[in-house]
Amino acid sequence: MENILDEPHDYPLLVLASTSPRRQELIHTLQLPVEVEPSNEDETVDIHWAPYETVEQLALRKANSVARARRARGEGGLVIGADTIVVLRDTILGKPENEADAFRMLSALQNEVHEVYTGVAIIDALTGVELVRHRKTAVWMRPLNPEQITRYIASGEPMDKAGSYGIQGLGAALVDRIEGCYFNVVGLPISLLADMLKVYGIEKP
Ligand SMILES: Cc1cn([C@H]2C[C@H](O)[C@@H](COP(=O)(O)OP(=O)(O)OP(=O)(O)O)O2)c(=O)[nH]c1=O
Repeated sequence: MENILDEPHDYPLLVLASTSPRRQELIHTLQLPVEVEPSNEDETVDIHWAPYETVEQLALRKANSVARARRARGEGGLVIGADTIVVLRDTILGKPENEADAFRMLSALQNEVHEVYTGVAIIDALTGVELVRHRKTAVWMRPLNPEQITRYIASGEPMDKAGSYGIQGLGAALVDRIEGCYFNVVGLPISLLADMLKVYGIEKP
C-alpha cells in the first residue's frame, strides 16, 4: 500500500497545537503530514459563555497562539487547536484539580446522562484564515458506588481528563452508551475535522 507520508505531497502541513497524547494519536488517522507544537495558552473562560462558546473560544485561543508564533518565524501550516469539556445540567466540568474533585465529579456523573463538547479551530498560519466548529456527544454513565469510584480514581486515569474519566481506557467500563461521535469524547472529532479541512482544499478521504 502506498504511504503518502513517504511520497512527495502537495498537502499543506498540519500543525497540532496540543499536549494531549490522545489528540496526537488521533490526528494521524487522517494520514496527513503532522507536526506537534503545543500551545501553553491559559484556559480561563468567561463564566457567561455557553458550553459551545467555551470550547470554540479555547480551541481558537490554542490555535492562535501557535499560528502567531509560526507566522513570526515565517513558517506556514494549518494550525489545529481543540478543547473538550463535560457538561452536566448546565454545569461545566473540566479537568479535576485533585482526587477529591474527581470523586465529586464522578459521583455527580454516575447514573446520569451528560454531554461532551469538543471545539476544533483551524488557522492558516500564513494567511490567518480561520474556521471554528464544535461537536456534542451525549454519554450515559452507569450507576457507580463510592467504592467503584475510589478504585477508578486509584487507577490514575481521571486526573488529566475533562469530567474525570477516559472513555478510551478503563473508563469504558463506566459508560452504558453514547449518542454522537465517539472521537469527540476522546478529544478530537475526526469526521468534523475532515469536513473542516475541505474548506482548506484537503479531501480526506
Ligand atoms: C471525557 C474525556 C476527556 N478526555 C480528555 C481529552 C482532553 O485531552 C482532556 C480535556 O482537556 P483539554 O483542555 O481539552 O486538553 P488538554 O489540556 O489535554 O490538551 P491541550 O489543551 O494541550 O490540547 O480530556 C479523554 O481523553 N477521554 C474522555 O473520555
